[in-house]
Amino acid sequence: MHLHATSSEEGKTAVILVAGFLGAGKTTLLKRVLNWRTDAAKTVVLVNEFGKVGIDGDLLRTSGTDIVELTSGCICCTLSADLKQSLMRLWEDFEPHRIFIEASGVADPTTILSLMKDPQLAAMMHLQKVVTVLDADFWEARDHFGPLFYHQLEAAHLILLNKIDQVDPSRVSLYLKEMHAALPDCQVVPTVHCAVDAATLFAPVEDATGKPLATVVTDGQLFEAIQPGHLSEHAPTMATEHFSTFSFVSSKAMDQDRFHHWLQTLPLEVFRIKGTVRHRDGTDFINFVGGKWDRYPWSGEQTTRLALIAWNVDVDAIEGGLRECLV
Ligand SMILES: Nc1nc2c(ncn2[C@@H]2O[C@H](COP(=O)(O)OP(=O)(O)OP(=O)(O)O)[C@@H](O)[C@H]2O)c(=O)[nH]1
Repeated sequence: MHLHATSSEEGKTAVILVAGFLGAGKTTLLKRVLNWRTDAAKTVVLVNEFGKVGIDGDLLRTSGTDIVELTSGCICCTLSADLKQSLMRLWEDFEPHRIFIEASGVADPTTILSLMKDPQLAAMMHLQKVVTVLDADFWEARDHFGPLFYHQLEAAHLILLNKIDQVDPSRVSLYLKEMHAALPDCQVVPTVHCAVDAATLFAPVEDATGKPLATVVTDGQLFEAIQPGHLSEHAPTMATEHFSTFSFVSSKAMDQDRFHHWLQTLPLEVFRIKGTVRHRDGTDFINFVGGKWDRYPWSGEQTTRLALIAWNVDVDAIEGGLRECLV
């Protein structure tokens, strides 16, 4: 399939798929883009969260852009029919010029790209670009990541090598060289907080021959320790066997010190936590990715509402630990 614009694509809604592993910075990118006033008009964002508690929608909604959320599953598998219906519905409701799809961090873009070839969808919209956000810290560990991780990179036309502020500068140029060698058709832009410019983000895919949407499937081993191939076998396997996504909701306040201690002593398998934490003096939004976290004051609903993603953990114990932080 060729991606450079053809006359048959003129007048159709342009779709940009934003992919990337858990916590890489997809929402950060979208928040940035939706602040570009010129682009906000006639733009709709479709956000997919693997867990039941939709968090990203709340973060993006402040931009004034129309946001559609798909939660409790992954659009690359259990929710792929929903994705098609949602895309068709939002095309009819909003007549957007552009749709951003924020895939869940565990979504395989190759299946979403196949869906985009559906004749009904293809009559309304065309895939303009796949943008994958990559946490620079993860490049070096790439061989421990599985097919999903590679698919997210290989499907990309543009990769934002993000969070370079957390990596030794001397490593960044090495990573860029390695990435250019491994992914020669792909544009790679190093970023902090996904600070890419509009010209780069929206630049046409220039390869005159067109880049295949999905290329070679490599044999990376991310998650093999967790369950071989499970991510390509879709969410039910993950959810029911080793991969857990769960939420914690409470209107009671948390003790800040206890919660801080709880975060610091979490097992490594608790990879991603995001949402709001109510404490005695207010509420914070917390973003935890692979042992690192940040927080900022939250002026929205004053409650604790967390989405968590973990592997091989005793969910009851994790939830019990959170309950002990309540006052
Ligand atoms: N230090 C640093 N933090 C960043 C950067 N980009 C994003 N973050 C932080 O990384 C965390 C996760 O960012 P998100 O944008 O929520 O990541 P995501 O890919 O949308 O996450 P999921 O949808 O849960 O997979 C947030 O705390 C961001 O502020 C960066 O360049 N440097």
